[in-house]
Amino acid sequence: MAQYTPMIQQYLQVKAEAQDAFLFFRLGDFYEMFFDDAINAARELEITLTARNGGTDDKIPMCGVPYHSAENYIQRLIEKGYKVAICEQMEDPTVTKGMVRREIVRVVTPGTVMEGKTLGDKSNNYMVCLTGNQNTLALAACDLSTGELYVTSVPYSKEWLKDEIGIYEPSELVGDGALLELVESESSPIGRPVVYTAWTKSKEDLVRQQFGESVWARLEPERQACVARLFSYLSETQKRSLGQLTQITTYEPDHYMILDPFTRRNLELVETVRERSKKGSLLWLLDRTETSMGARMMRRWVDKPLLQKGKINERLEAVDTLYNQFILREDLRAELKDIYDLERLVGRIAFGNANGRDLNALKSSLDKIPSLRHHCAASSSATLQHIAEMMDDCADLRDEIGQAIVDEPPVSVKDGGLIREGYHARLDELREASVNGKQWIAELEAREREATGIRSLKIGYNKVFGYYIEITKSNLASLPEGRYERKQTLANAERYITPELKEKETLILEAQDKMVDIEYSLFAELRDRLNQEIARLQKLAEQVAEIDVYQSFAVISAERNFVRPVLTDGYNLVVEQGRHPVVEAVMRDGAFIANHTAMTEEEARILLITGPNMAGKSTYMRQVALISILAQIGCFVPAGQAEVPIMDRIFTRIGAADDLIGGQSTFMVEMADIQVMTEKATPRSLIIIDELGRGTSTSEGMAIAQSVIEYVHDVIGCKALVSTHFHELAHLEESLDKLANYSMAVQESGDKVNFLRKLIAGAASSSYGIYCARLAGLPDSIIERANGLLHGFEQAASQVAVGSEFTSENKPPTRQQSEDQHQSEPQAASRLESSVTRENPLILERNTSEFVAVTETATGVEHVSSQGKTTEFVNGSSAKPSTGNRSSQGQQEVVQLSIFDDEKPATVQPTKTVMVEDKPARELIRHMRDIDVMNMTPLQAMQILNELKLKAQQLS
Ligand SMILES: Nc1ncnc2c1ncn2[C@@H]1O[C@H](COP(=O)(O)OP(=O)(O)OP(=O)(O)O)[C@@H](O)[C@H]1O
Repeated sequence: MAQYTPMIQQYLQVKAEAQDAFLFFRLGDFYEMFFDDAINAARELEITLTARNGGTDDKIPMCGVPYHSAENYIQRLIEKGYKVAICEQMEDPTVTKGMVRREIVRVVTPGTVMEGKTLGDKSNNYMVCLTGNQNTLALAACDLSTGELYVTSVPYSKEWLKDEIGIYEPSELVGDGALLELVESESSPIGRPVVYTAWTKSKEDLVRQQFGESVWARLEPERQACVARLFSYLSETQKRSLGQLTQITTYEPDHYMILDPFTRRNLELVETVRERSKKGSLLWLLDRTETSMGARMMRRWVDKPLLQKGKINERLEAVDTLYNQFILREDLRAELKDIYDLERLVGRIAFGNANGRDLNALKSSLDKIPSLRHHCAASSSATLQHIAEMMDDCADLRDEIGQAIVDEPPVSVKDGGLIREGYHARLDELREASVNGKQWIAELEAREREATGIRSLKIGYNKVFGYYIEITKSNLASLPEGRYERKQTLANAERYITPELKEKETLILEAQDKMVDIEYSLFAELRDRLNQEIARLQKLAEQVAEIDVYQSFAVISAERNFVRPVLTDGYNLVVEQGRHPVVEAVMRDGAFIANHTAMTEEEARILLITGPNMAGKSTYMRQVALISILAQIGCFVPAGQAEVPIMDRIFTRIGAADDLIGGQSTFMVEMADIQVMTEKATPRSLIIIDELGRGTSTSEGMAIAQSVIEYVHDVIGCKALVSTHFHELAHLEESLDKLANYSMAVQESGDKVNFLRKLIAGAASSSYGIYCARLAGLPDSIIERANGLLHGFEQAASQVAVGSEFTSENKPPTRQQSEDQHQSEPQAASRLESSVTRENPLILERNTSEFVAVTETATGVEHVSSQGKTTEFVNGSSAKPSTGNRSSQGQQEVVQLSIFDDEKPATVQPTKTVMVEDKPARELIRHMRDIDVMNMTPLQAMQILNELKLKAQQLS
């Protein structure tokens, strides 16, 4: 090192303290970078790389940025996932002999930025600290910009770690190297860069000092260790007090619904799967908050749905009141609209970079609090009243700011002009002196013009010469010799001074200097004083945020016709007219088809949904999950009526292309997720599996799908929605008594398929894959060939079936069939009988070429014709069964076949409607007329209708 110049030596010493950061080394008006830092920064920031002599033979690479625009460069490096250490001159170079002392004053890291656009207005910027061992894990998450600090711990679980990190989406992780490696290896390469720093040092004392001994003592040892580790990192990088961290919020993970990162992504809770944008997510739909802290709180709520019914109901109660009281809602919104980001303002106060404008923003926000509180207190909501009672409106702080700071202060706090008149006696005196001085100068100007007769004589000021009298060259002749002392000659004017003028100047400038000093110290005093009250302001910010979230829930609920869900202690989930909130919102009004859901202990808690691609299966399954989540975050739900149990966890396994980006095979990922699911799901969980087993060969896929479904049914016993392309799995309904087949109705007309988006009971019998391929625009030759192949496969399958050891349809045996083949038929029949009611009708068949989808409601039969029409038949339970009831609709003949069986112990109302357009189909009607429906069991009816289907195929 000896060979380097003293400056480079100093640089290298400082750089040794910040190996993992770009070192911005202050030299005069620039921050310079040297060596590799310079090369890398020049590349990342696209600035010119130069070189300088550093005492050695080789020149040293160097680049630099002006100090006044450094902020922007620092921000760019942070956004790219780097750290920046800022090294300042600690002494005044004009009065220092030799090298000025330089020190790192702060290391800016992605998790500790305090300003700039890296901090999204409405989102948090967390840094997370992980500590632990094979038995326990602890996690502390901190947002320095808002002053939030959370800590929790759990028995060691890799899955939990992934889930929890997924919620905070930290920009920076510190802590145990091994844990960080684990997180890094599992994290998706997409998204913003994350900085990992293995950190072993710990600062227990600091935490105890900051939060007090009693808070410290209440923390479990593993949480203490985690917070102490985080604080050590923060204090070493920030090198200042962290006054904005006023409380440690501890939480138990099992107090919230668990949503793994995959599920959160699939359900598009906070961002969409494809664009990873907030727009199009559930949060985007719900977020009608007026304040940034409200928006952040809403995100936290969406991330962590509650499990305690009481707490959820408290939230729902507030939303209910605001839902029903438009004026109150609007009043609150009007107040909230003018409240600034209190959390970030407070963060800036603590950090020491708040200016006069920030304090005024704080004051004008505080101005809104009394009436916000009043509206809440006067509302009929107990939850809002409670918030009002607990609210400290911080009027004293508001008044202090109001008395001190002028209405429109400048950005800088060091140039004066920000303290109000009457706030400080000495400042007022100085101001008066300065004003008087200036007035004296104005009078002098008038007097001298008069005395000299030079009308253009003026008194000016500049920083170098101070005040001067200026006379243009053309008037010099009129100036009496020796009247003033010459100071400066310009091209067309002379500048003069007088002893009197200089005397006044000294007075004025002294007063101004003093004023600026006094103003700054008064400002700093006020900022420090506010700093002492940060905890109060943070509490208030939280209350404001909460009110904001309630009004936002109420606004969206009212606008989109949501209803208040009823939370039950039981397990049944019953939703009438449920909708997918986001899909519905982006469609034109009324285009979304609502669907019922009944997942009950008495009937079926597993719905096996078949139906072609594009039919709406995924949308339906997601909608059920979203309704549960909405209910548990305390929002109304998109339904006509909803009774929901508390879910402890939602698993989704939805075949997604983006796993491929992660480098893992979809099938392996699916199996790994299913493994986690089998381990963690409880009867209180909801499992959603889309296209189970599709990543492997058909027979293996089907085998795995069946055994997984059986496991969920028999061992886990939770609610599940499973969609599959394997229609063959429909037979499971016969062996699993809590499983029911459903399908998404489609309507075929000619060679077209119309998606009705209606969930109907019973399995679909075709997946229309080739049809979808055609919709997607595949060449005709491929489509024709596929049709030909399909035909061949089907024929081959039916031949193999003859004489096979399986059933006549060559499907794998059900579990019960394997155990006891004889039992399956009667069981299936009784299951069918008990599950079909008037409210929950059975659609027997849906697959002839002119087929029409039918659902039955309490008031009659809804059927959808090939023309897309819906007709209602009032169809009371005593109505006579009708067979081949013909009517005429234009050129079409409509034949409706209804099979009723009111006399039987279980009411069964299968219904079949057939649209008849051509001659062969008329043959079918003739056939149908021969059926004696009066004496049929449901199973017989099903068989008959299957025969009808065959007949129809033969005829067409
Ligand atoms: N209930 C509904 N009402 C109106 N439109 C719907 C409804 N459900 C789904 N859709 C529309 O249908 C499209 C396809 O839905 P979805 O992706 O759920 O089908 P899918 O059966 O899961 O298909 P795939 O098997 O190909 O994933 C959606 O993009 C949506 O626009």
